[in-house]
Amino acid sequence: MPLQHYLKQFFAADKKYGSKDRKHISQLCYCYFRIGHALTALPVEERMQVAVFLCNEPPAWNNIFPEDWQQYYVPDLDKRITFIQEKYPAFSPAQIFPWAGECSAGLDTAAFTRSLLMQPDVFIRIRPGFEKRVPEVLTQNNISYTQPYKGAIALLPNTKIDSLLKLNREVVIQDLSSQKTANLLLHLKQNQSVQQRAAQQPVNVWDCCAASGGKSILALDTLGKINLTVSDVRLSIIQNLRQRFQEAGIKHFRSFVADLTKPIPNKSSLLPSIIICDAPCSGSGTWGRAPEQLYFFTKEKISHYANLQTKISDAVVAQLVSGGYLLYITCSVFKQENEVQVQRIMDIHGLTLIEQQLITGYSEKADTMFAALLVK
Ligand SMILES: C[S@@+](CC[C@H](N)C(=O)[O-])C[C@H]1O[C@@H](n2cnc3c(N)ncnc32)[C@H](O)[C@@H]1O
Repeated sequence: MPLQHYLKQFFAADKKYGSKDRKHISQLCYCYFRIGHALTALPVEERMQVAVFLCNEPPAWNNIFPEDWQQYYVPDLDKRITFIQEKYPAFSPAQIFPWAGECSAGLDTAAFTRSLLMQPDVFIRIRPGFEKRVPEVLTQNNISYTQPYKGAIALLPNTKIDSLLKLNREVVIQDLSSQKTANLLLHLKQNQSVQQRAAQQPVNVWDCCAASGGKSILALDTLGKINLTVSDVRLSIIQNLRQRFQEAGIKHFRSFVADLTKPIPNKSSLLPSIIICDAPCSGSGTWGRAPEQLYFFTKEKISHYANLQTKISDAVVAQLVSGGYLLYITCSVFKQENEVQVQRIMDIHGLTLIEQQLITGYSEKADTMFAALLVK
């Protein structure tokens, strides 16, 4: 169960905690998990003290530290790390995330590990037509924000915007790295043959692991007129997607439920020219948001996800029309889930790689993702 939901249930079951208690207890738990696999043998309170020291800049938790710690409770994270290393010779930052050898090419594991100690920003994507209105509304309401890229807005965690802007219609909450996968979709927009086909009739796009439709809405906003089909493994997921699409003003799409590790129903009518496969994965690129997953993760799980991804990609690539495109995406930092899958798709199914990228969000307080565009 995600920690966020667990804490909600915990506080609902015992009403004695006021809002400050809830905030502080939540922060302590998140810090505890953020230091991942480091110092796991320490008693809980002591480990939590180390975690709070590393994960927060002063003066947030000044009062809980003994005097000798307070002198070293400084904004510079390197200095705080050195202090903890001196206190606990068994500690090294590499223990926080102990799978550096499993990572995709291009990942700076030291920078990625440091990013796990901090809560990422919240990002929104401005939908077409609202580029002027959204920054105006935020400014008028004194919301602090930055605009790292055209159409992308970074907000501090816990900023409330749902009463100011129409979620899904005017903006979507979408991580910055997720937004950047649109760059590969843009490649398709510029591609002559896709454009020509679109001029005659919209291209068939199948978002085969759609969840609540984040990538589908991105595809519609990026590519314009498309013939969209969405699917996911459970009906409840598709129902949530329908609700979100209604809010987003998206009326024309087809949807079905499919477990892609099993034979696909009604496949003859699909004929996709573009498949978006945002595959189920370890989620390791998003552990800054859900550090409890880092804490409970074991290396064996990488193979579990890689096997699932292999089955899903085998099933969907078989449906892709000749000359069609596969956009393969994960929010994982592990090569087995990323470039190894892409290489396999090329070797087994004969697709050609156009471009693959590790989108390293850790330098921008965002998630890390992997995206590859292949042609059949
Ligand atoms: C990373 S999420 C997709 C996120 C989504 N594209 C978005 O942008 O919000 C992966 C999705 O794959 C779905 N999934 C997991 N196992 C599956 C399977 N065997 N067949 C089809 N979909 C599956 C999950 O339910 C989940 O919604």
